[in-house]
Amino acid sequence: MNTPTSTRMSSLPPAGNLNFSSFDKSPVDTPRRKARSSMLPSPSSAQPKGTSKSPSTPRTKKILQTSISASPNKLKKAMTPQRSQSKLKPPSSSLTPPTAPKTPKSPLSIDDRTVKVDNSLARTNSVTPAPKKTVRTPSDKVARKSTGSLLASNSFGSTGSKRHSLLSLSLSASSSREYNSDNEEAVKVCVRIRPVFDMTWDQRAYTTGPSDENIIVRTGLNNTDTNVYRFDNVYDEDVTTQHVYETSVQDIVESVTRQGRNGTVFTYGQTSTGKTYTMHGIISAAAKDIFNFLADEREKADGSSLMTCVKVSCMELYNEELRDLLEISRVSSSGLGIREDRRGNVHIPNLSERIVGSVEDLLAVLLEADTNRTVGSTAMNERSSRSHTIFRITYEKKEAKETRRGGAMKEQKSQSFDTSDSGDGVECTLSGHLGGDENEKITKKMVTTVSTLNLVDLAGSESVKHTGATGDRQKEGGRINQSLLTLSTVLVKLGNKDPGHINYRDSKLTRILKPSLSGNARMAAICCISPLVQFQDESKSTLDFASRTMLVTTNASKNETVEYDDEIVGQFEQEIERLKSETANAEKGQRQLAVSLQESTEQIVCLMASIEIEKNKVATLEKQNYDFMMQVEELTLMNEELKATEQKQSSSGDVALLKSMENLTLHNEHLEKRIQQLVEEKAQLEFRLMREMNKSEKRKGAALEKRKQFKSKLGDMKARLRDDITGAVSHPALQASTAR
Ligand SMILES: Nc1ncnc2c1ncn2[C@@H]1O[C@H](COP(=O)(O)OP(=O)(O)OP(=O)(O)O)[C@@H](O)[C@H]1O
Repeated sequence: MNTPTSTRMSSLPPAGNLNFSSFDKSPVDTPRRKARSSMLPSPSSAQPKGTSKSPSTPRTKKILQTSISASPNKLKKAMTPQRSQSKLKPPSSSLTPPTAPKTPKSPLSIDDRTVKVDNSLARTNSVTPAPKKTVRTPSDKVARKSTGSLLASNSFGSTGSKRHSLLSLSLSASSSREYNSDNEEAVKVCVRIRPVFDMTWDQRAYTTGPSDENIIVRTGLNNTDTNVYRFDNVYDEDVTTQHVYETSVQDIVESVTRQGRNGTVFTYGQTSTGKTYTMHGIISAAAKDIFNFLADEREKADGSSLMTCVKVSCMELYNEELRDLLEISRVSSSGLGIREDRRGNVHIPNLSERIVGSVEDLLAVLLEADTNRTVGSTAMNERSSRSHTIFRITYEKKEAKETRRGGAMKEQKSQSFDTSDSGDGVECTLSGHLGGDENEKITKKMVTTVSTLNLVDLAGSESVKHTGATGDRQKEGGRINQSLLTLSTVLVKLGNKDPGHINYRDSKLTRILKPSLSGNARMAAICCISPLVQFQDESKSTLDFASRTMLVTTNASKNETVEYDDEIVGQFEQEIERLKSETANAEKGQRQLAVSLQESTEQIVCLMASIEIEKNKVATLEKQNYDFMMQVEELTLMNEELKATEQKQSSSGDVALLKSMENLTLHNEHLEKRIQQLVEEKAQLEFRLMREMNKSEKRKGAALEKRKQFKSKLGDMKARLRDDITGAVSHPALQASTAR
């Protein structure tokens, strides 16, 4: 067995000194809230009683741009309220609403804060409050199922309109899954932004609005770009847990108690973003609702035919080891086992269950479990949960019913039923008279409903960069991240149209949550983020997880079993029930057809109206065209008139001037002609010159040739002459004469 290295509630004050004030309906008095309080209506005046909207969900945002250098200790200070270290406060003695928690200490004095706030208010952006959320129609559902995709735009203004978002969403809705049955619905996903208590940490990357479903993420250089994510609900820093409960969880709790369907709510997010804080508030609010409902049911049943029982269990998954937080001493070396039956139900053998009879009982069990939970200190959170915790509330109801036949059917309270497995908190009383005539057939049956509400506080995803974790704590962080990754992978698959095989066995977390994830539970995911810029990456990862979860649908059925006194009658009853439900389905189909007929009629009417509008537009255009043509005609006439006037004017102009101009033009033409002639003459002359030059060149060449020939002849003659002289000189006769 892994020995937890973490401390167990070491920082908690003794249980007796604790109270549940942290689950207060009143908003937490954060410095930001204080800063705004001067310009906001007081919670009581702002919110009419009975509405579900938070009394204080101001849409006014303050954006300060401060340069911050992060250090783990500073981060911890920023994220931790300066008050009691306890996450969990014990139940108050009565059921009166808890009181507001104390304002966390701020390092600034009130005056300092006021000055800071005044500065920031100068830059406050006011955003128009969102229209109140309306009931979601099936088409809305389909559209919203596509919102896993990110909407990007460049400015706050352009993303500000809900209409714009809806349009973009419906355009990308093609990947969404259709709802196949009545109970099929998407997992409800909301995002809660935790408050920051240190005013020096005020560089925020997120704003909400303008509608309750939008969260605007600023990114890019100087945070100029904005991405809009859209969820079922987005809760700003000053929204109370009670409001989160009422708007995102309450209806799931109601279907656990009223309809016998299972419910699962989980908190997800980076470490220290308020998951445990939120989950404790939700458990407290759910407990109140469950016991209020019980009280009403008992009153209605008049103490006669109803047996109810509320049981709780709590387990934690630490380092892939499952532990019973209500029987911590009984844990075996390998932790609790997980068994799955043939119908896919998951059982945890030996997990202890406590029957609780009141809100106080339930909260005392929660406190006990929280005391036993594995926590450890990190740079981000002094009491960081190192495990995933599943707090399970099981609601059991046995109701004896009678069906009378002999005319109209009606149900009455029973005379008796088995009380053998009743325990604390179970009520069982005999009803009075069973009236009716002798022909009446009475069928007695026992309807048992067992539904569970799983409240899952997941351990926080963490980055070592921020937590500064080392050694065992770092290993714990690694395992936490690993199991969260498996959960995310399963959710991605579940969100696919054709999910194929899903391996829930990859982690114990997904094995335990399998019945809920695979469909038999209404589900809500509360994803917690920090608004601070330095946790932008972690928050983005949480928002991406939330977007993926939006695509998952579940189909929670009623967990009801019916036992009849008489087996044969029971079989008939079941057959009647089956036929009734078939008839109801057929009727429903008819109703849906009628609705779609009505819708298409309305669409035709709309189309005809738009055709009429288009016709009017065409008529207007035709009229404009006619007017235009008339104007053109008028202008043409005016133009012709103008030309005629000009002609008249030119005919009565200066004749002499025209004459001289004419002369000048003639003279000019004459000159041009002369220039032309001269150019031509020049060209002829040049040509002749060239010809003459060629001729003289030729003559020169011939003369030179002749001269050469003469020279050569002369040379020959000279040579011959010399030979002749030489011959004559050497002639014997001359020689003889000379000698003489
Ligand atoms: N909305 C809130 N209002 C007031 N205080 C809050 C709020 N959210 C969180 N806190 C405080 O911030 C601290 C951290 O919150 P919490 O322990 O719930 O975070 P966590 O997400 O469960 O963290 P981890 O994953 O580490 O367990 C607690 O002291 C808690 O009281």
